[in-house]
Amino acid sequence: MAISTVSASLSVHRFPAKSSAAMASFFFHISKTKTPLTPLKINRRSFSFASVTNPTTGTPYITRFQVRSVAATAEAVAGFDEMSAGTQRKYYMLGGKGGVGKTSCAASLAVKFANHGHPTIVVSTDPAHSLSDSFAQDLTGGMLVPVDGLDSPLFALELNPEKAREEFRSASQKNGGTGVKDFMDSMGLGMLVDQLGELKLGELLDTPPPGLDEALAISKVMQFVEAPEYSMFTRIVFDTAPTGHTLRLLSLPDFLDASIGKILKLKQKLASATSAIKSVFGKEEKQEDASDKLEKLRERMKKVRDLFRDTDSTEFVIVTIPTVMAISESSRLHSSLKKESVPVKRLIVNQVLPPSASDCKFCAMKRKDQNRALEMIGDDPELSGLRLIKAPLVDVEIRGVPALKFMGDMVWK
Ligand SMILES: Nc1ncnc2c1ncn2[C@@H]1O[C@H](COP(=O)(O)OP(=O)(O)OP(=O)(O)O)[C@@H](O)[C@H]1O
Repeated sequence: MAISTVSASLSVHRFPAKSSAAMASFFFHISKTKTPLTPLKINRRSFSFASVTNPTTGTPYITRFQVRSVAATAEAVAGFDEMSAGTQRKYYMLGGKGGVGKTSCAASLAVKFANHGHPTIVVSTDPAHSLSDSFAQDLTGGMLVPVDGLDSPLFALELNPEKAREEFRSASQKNGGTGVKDFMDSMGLGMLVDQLGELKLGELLDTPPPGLDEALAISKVMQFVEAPEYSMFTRIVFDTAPTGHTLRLLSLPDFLDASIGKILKLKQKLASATSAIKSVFGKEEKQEDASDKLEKLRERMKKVRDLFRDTDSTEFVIVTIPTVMAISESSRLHSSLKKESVPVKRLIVNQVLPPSASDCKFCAMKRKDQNRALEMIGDDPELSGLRLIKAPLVDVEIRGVPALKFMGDMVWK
């Protein structure tokens, strides 16, 4: 897709106050500008936001996106209206145990944002991707794909974590991995080799720590959404990897930051050691390029860490199911997220049995179990303070935009 002549402008329309809440509507216009923007490749199809048609169905997108903003009291802050209010960009990360419904919740939230006028991107950084299945559309190309069947722009992306890891490997190996080690060995700089040992870099490269893939994937997303061409996207929803990965991801940026910092320091020492060394660095330009790459990687990691902790723009939503095991894990997850200063406000308990007048024996047992797990939430110091969202177990597979819209209307109120 090429976005070559488009920019976004914003105008605000105030509505009379309704009861206690002041209502405002923001109309988001996509208008032509004389300033050309870099063409973007989005799923190899040509797309202009000025013409605003869905490239797959040929149906026009609405060109005025309405975003409802509610000036709410503190207790009302946690509903969907609050999530949808304003045109400042917000990031939502949905995480929890494997198979609890993270992808369905993330995809349904993205659909709801888009239907409320937010140009939205939904990204999967879960190595076990199911976003394509959820949207019933192939999203595996590593590029943004317009989601079919919506009147507002919603783009989806499944990132290939393997690819991101390979990029890291090649950048690191050039900069501080075997390349530097061999070089230092050959120069007899034993004391620096000792220092290298401390970095455990070989270990890092051979068996990348869990969370690295996802941190790299998220940093990749950050890289492109920060480009001016993407400034129109006001909501970015992440379908994250299961709990363990997320937690490791949070401590990873600090670890990488320290390791990469040490590598770069070592390189500086080496570069200035002797003129002989400098002459060996004959390919100085190439070395510097590689150092730049590693330095950029470090900056990207810092951005991921900062993004996760930014209370103004980011919220981590915990998704769970009503079983004792899942609730216990969610409690531990929230405790860890708190320690890492990651903002959490909501807990989705998915797949709750809907009310029924005539339970079979199996359903009655199941309901009893679920009620016990749900009661745990109220007594849990980690979870009781969160806004509890119960999402019913439905009898159809949640697949495709109409099903996701249906789910979104049940979950995100
Ligand atoms: N409320 C629900 N009612 C019925 N089925 C549901 C519900 N929520 C999710 N599902 C189904 O459960 C399955 C797993 O959901 P989903 O892929 O969203 O979970 P996940 O947590 O992202 O899994 P993974 O960790 O494997 O990526 C899917 O088949 C989905 O359609």
